[in-house]
Amino acid sequence: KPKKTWELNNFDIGRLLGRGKFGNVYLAREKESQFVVALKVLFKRQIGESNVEHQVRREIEIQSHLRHPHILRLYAYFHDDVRIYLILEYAPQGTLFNALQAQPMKRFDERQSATYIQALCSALLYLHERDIIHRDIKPENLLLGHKGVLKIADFGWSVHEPNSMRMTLCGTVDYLPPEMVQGKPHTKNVDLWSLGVLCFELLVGHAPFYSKNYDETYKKILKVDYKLPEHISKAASHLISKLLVLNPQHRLPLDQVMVHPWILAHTQ
Ligand SMILES: Cc1cc(Nc2nc(/C=C/c3ccccc3)nc3cc(N4CCN(C)CC4)ccc23)n[nH]1
Repeated sequence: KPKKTWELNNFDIGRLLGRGKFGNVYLAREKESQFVVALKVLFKRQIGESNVEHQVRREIEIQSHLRHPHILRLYAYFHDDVRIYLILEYAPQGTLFNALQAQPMKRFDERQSATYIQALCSALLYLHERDIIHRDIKPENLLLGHKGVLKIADFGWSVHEPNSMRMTLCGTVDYLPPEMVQGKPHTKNVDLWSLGVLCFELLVGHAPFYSKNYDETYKKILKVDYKLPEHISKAASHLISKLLVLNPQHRLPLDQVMVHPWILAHTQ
């Protein structure tokens, strides 16, 4: 059957959820069905000025065909003269970035961290099977759905959390792998590095190469210079050490991350 075309007045618009680089994300409800969604509004002018039309088109094309429990759904999109509207799955528990900040010790325990890493790993396997890489996995781009289920929510353009202190002009550099810091072409193994950075940050509460400025951070990334606090288990530090590896080819492949003793020990 022909795809229904949508328009803005099919929706009641709710509160602002967050501010994006190319526009904002609002809570919204489809009037007939009362179905709650997130409506991402992108301004054509800004997209044109930043010369990313092709990227936006490609990301929408990819995202609309993905079906995975840990990847946020893009249900449909429409546009008017001025804006492009993305009708996205609504994740009711907010960003992993905010959930991390809300933790008493600003970090998660090993069970919760392993649960998030396992979910992310299965989403990345699904994406890599489809030759989709560099999903820019960092806490700001991960959402928590119903029952706190993790969802990769980014479409490749950076978003400015209302309160994330570590924004640079293109997003935090904490998650960049050495090959990208050196401007080399990146393969899907960049996601293995970012998975290691995220695993560290969930368990410790800050990124492994975090420094007062980019140059310091770049230096630490290129030297893989990080220290694990005492409270981290041996199994967790083993997994992190197998992902934060300079040579992209030597990073632990996703199917082996899935069955790593730390993951198996902390997920049912
Ligand atoms: C696309 C999408 C978002 C989304 N849900 C939410 N997004 C954002 C923040 C979103 C955002 C967007 C652009 C830039 C920065 C942040 N914040 C949210 C905050 C939420 N709450 C309710 C739960 N509280 C614990 C924390 C605040 C709930 C859903 C949120 N579902 N689908």
